[in-house]
Amino acid sequence: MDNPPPPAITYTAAGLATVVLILLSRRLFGRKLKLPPGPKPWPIIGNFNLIGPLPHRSLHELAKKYGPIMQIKFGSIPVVVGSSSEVAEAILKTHDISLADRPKIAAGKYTTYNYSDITWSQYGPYWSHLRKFCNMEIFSPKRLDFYQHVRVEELHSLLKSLYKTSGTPFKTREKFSDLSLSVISRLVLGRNYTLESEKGKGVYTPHEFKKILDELFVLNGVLEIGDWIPWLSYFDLQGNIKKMKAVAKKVDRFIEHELEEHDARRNGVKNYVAKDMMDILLQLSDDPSLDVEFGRTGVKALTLDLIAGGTESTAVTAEWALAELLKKPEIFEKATEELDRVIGRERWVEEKDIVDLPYVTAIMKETMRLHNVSPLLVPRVAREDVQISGYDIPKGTVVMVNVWTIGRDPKIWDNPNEFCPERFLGEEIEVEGQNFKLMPFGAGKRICVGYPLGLKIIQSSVANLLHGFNWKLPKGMKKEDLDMEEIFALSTPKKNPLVAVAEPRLPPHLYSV
Ligand code: HEM
Repeated sequence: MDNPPPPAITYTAAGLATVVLILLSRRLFGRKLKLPPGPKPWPIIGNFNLIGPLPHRSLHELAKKYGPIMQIKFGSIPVVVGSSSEVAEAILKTHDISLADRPKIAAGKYTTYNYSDITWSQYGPYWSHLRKFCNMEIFSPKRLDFYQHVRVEELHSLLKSLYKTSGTPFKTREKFSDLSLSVISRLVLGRNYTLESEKGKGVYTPHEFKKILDELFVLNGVLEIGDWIPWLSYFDLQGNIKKMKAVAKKVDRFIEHELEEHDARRNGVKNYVAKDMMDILLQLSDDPSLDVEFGRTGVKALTLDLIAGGTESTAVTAEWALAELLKKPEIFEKATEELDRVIGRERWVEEKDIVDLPYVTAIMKETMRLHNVSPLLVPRVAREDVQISGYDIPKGTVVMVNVWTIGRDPKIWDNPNEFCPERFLGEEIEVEGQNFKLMPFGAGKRICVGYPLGLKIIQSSVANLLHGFNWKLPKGMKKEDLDMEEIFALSTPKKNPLVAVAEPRLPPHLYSV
């Protein structure tokens, strides 16, 4: 057998490459790079040994040692993590455009049509066109007003179905995600995908469809080794790529079926008037005057973004809010006192009432402070060299903001680990990305595109859940037994789903609306 070539050759080549890189970067910056502090990386794995199943918590611990801007390595890729509101502002505002790309991770490739959606596409004309379209056609104030009746109808149908559970324990998130999925599927596809009566019209039952979405969310949040140690991606050691391809196939079957139905409806009809967002997207993809090619793949990817982005985040936030309140029943009392005083017991809360409910609004903010659905936001990539707090961040570096740490920063929040809505009363801290202490939707160019809708659903649903029901834990369970552990996925839900009991507190005729 031939002897393998002496490793020295490889080392020499690698050494040479490193020297060239260092020289090049010195030339670019005209001096030696000053990288943010951080733990010494191991060969191949970098600092993966320091990252547990809840990466935001591991990075939180590391930030205590290395400070509000640190650099670690995920495999061979440098990752800069900002963990203070000042560094977050530098990343998401001062250097927003320079840091607006996304990493090309496997989930984006396999589950979102090769990075054709908004979330994983690179900053540039295609992405900006999709966002502009969403802002003008889907989430504009006019469009949101136009579709208010859909949100109201679906919320009332949730309240009605909770009334039927009266006194029986149920898994809250399942019910809440029905609300967001029904609103989103009616807006995007023109049909309520959660109704059993719709069975047979789509390719999956509502139950199957929700299972597919759950899988998609988990796979979009996993720490896939091949993303960070690229030569390992071929081996698919965790089996994630196989699962991503399988779920993508199922999703495509679903969207393709919807597209065919929409095509059939439009075909041959002169001056067809769009009935839902998929219709609007199809019209856009036919438009020859667009300078960006959108195509059928773009329609599919954006449809998926809207369904996936809109479903879990609102349901997860509502579940966390209830879990926190079940631990602190005195907050329920204050909230219902406000609701009875402002709304009374003879009607439901309407979207326009939210401005008059400061305490309920404070509950929302406090929930989002402690339970951000994306504790590290969505990672960004430097499109050019930048400097933050005197440290160099070379082009190609992955950049993350740990909003989980910022939400618990004792320099910003008194008793940061305590759930205390009162801290927001009389304070002008909004959640729409202007304040770098509280960023449940992110901030800057990449801020959540669906936040105007997400905020409306979450505010009116939580307000009405508190207005319409007394919430209790199942018989025999004490508030001390309620765990607050999370899992890391695309959203960050409770590890053990919250099971609760809802007892109606308004006159019975209201639940039959
Ligand atoms: C409570 C509700 C919601 C929360 C808390 C939430 C949170 C977030 C966060 C934290 C990001 C990452 C922002 C960043 O990287 O800086 C994001 C991005 C995104 N969200 Fe949401 N979201 C919600 C609702 C929605 C809804 C209703 C939709 C669509 C129907 C949506 C679609 C998206 C999309 C497409 C992106 C990617 C934006 C981009 O990369 O340009 N989200 N969301």
